[in-house]
Amino acid sequence: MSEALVSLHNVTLAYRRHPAVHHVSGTLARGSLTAVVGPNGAGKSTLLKGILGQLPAQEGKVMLHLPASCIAYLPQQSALERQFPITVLDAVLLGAWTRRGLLGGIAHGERERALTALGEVGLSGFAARPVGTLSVGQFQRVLFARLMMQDAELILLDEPFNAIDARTTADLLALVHRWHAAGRTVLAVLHDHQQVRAHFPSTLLLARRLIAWGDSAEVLSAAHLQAAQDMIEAWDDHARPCAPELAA
Ligand SMILES: Nc1ncnc2c1ncn2[C@@H]1O[C@H](COP(=O)(O)OP(=O)(O)OP(=O)(O)O)[C@@H](O)[C@H]1O
Repeated sequence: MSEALVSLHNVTLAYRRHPAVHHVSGTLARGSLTAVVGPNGAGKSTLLKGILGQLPAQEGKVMLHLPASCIAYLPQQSALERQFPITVLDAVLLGAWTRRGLLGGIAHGERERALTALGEVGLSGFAARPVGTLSVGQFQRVLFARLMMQDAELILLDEPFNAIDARTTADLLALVHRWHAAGRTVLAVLHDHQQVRAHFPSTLLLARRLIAWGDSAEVLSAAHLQAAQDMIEAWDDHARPCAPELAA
C-alpha cells in the first residue's frame, strides 16, 4: 500500500461555524497526482485551506506526514496580485522568500534558479518586465515559476488553468507531469473532467461531503457525478450553525 502524505480523519471545515466540508476521510498518497473535482460551492478550495492549516478542522483531524513548510500553494489567480509594482524576476524570487522566511534573504544562486525557472515556464527574457504588463496566461506561468522556487514536496493548485488558453494549459500541464515524475505530490482543483481523465490518475470528488476518492475513471462515473450534483442541490447553506463550543 502506498505511503500517506496527508491523512484526513472525519474532517469538517467551517466558516463561522457553518460547515463547508463535512466528515471527509481519506488518504493522499505520497507521489500521487490527484484532481479535486465537484460542483461550484462543493468545498474544493476550502479543503485545500484545511490541508494548509489556514482553516483549522472544526471536527476531525488533518494529519500531515511532512513539514508544513514543504507545501506549496497556488490559490485561484487574483487580479490584485498582478497590479503589484514588481518585476517578473522579483515575483519569482518571492517563492524563495516563502521557503527561507522574510529574514532569510536571497541566497547566492537563487537569482540563477529563478531565471532557470522562468526559462522552464517559457518566459526567458521576461525577467525585467513589470508583472502588471503580463497577460493572464503569462502571469500564471510566473506563478508556476514562483512555485518551483519553493521546491515543495506537496503542491496544491486551485483551478490553475482557469481562463488560460489551450497552449499555456498544455505547457503548464507538462510541468505538472514533470513534478509528478520527480516524485512530488500534486493535488489540483479542476473543473474539466476530460482533462482530469487524461492527466490525473486519481480523483477526489467532493460535494460538501466526499462522494468518491480513487481511480479517476471510476470516480468520474455518471452515477457519482449525479450524486455530487444531487448532494449540492440538497445542501442547506442556511442550516443552523454547529455548537458554539466547536467554533473554529
Ligand atoms: N471566507 C468564507 N467565508 C464564508 N463562507 C465561505 C468562505 N469561503 C467559502 N465559503 C463558502 O464555503 C462553501 C464552499 O466554498 P468553496 O470556495 O470551498 O467551494 P469550491 O468548491 O471551491 O467552489 P468553486 O468551484 O465555485 O470555486 C461555499 O458555500 C462558500 O460560499
